[in-house]
Amino acid sequence: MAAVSVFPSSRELGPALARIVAEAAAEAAQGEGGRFSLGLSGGSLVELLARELPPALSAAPAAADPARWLVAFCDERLVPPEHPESTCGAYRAQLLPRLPPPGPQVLSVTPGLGPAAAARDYGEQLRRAFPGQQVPVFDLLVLGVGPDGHTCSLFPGHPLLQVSPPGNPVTPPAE
Ligand SMILES: O=C(O)[C@H](O)[C@@H](O)[C@H](O)[C@H](O)COP(=O)(O)O
Repeated sequence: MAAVSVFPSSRELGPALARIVAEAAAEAAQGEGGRFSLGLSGGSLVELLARELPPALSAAPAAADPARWLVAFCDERLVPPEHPESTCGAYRAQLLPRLPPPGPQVLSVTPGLGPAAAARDYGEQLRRAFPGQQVPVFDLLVLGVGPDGHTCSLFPGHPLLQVSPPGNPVTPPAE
């Protein structure tokens, strides 16, 4: 059953969320391969994790070591990493330097490609990172939600929601 926790503000949410990430990392490290795959949203989450995750990791078991992490971004834009809208760039500037070296493996959009080539390239990176999985299954996704319910840059009612990868047509639910 899903558990829902509500916090009065990001001040209370931050440490609890960072603990959840550290615990999930330690647990995943016990599994096959010992890797922890983590998908992150941008927005206000970047600053929150940059503040709260390093201390939570200091208090966590050694298994939570970020050197065993694979980090990817759930709402990336097709912009260079130095662009203010780049989720990867924001994490590279704010969180990654605060993690113990060498830090996680990071999956990111290859700068300089057009949309179709960037999508193909990123799909290839995912296939290499998750061999044998048709749809990559991350150990943990930490997603922000906008006021209109959008997440992962998927906006309610937007035509892009009807687009699916080749071989996976969008079909209405059975019921
Ligand atoms: O492209 C997106 O879908 C957004 O970046 C999304 O991932 C973000 O998490 C929410 O918009 C909440 O943003 P805030 O945390 O800044 O409120």
